[in-house]
Amino acid sequence: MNIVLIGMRGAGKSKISRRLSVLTKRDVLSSDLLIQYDHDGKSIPEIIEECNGDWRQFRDMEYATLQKITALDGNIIDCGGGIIVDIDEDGHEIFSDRKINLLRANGRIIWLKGDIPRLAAKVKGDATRPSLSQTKSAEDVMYRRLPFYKKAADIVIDIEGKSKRELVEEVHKTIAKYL
Ligand SMILES: Nc1ncnc2c1ncn2[C@@H]1O[C@H](COP(=O)(O)OP(=O)(O)OP(=O)(O)O)[C@@H](O)[C@H]1O
Ligand SMILES: O=C(O)C1=C[C@@H](O)[C@@H](O)[C@H](O)C1
Ligand SMILES: [Mg+2]
Repeated sequence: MNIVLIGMRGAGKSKISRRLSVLTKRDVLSSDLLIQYDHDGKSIPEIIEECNGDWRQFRDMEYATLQKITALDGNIIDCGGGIIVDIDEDGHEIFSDRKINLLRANGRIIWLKGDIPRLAAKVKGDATRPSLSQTKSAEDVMYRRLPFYKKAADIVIDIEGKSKRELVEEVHKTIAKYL
């Protein structure tokens, strides 16, 4: 069984995964990092630039990466913020059945749920997180994604008002029965 962390940008998936790894003695597989590994260490913004800003290509890379990640068992999977989406013919984000089905097959999906205005403000202007839309604000993108996280999640953990230590303890307690 894998433990899968999903959530909006800046929710703390990568940070919490690393701390959980120490507590559970499990390894972390990060979809973002493995995509960078497959692209000779380029940053995510550089990879997006190479795709001429076409997020569909990035979503396909996530799918291909998850196929490899989910072939393994017993790990913590740190997902990119957009793992729950694919892009339709009109360029709109839609729920990604293919990626979530892969994650569900041998994993428990935990959604680190945060306050959208707070997270949008936090990630605004962070150059390591490329803009998702020319027309929509980060906040609008997050609101549109909200039902997708809800649909994907087996377990929801509210991150607001909790220190990193408290949050890690809560997630650790929650996943204990799957370890
Ligand atoms: N509970 C928390 N309280 C305070 N700061 C936090 C908490 N969780 C994470 N952070 C901080 O928020 C920042 C973003 O966290 P992190 O990079 O882990 O987000 P992420 O969910 O992996 O985002 P992305 O989807 O962009 O990969 C980090 O600087 C981290 O230290
Ligand atoms: O929210 C998103 O769509 C993204 C989040 C990051 O983790 C990266 O996967 C990338 O910047 C896309
Ligand atoms: Mg991350």
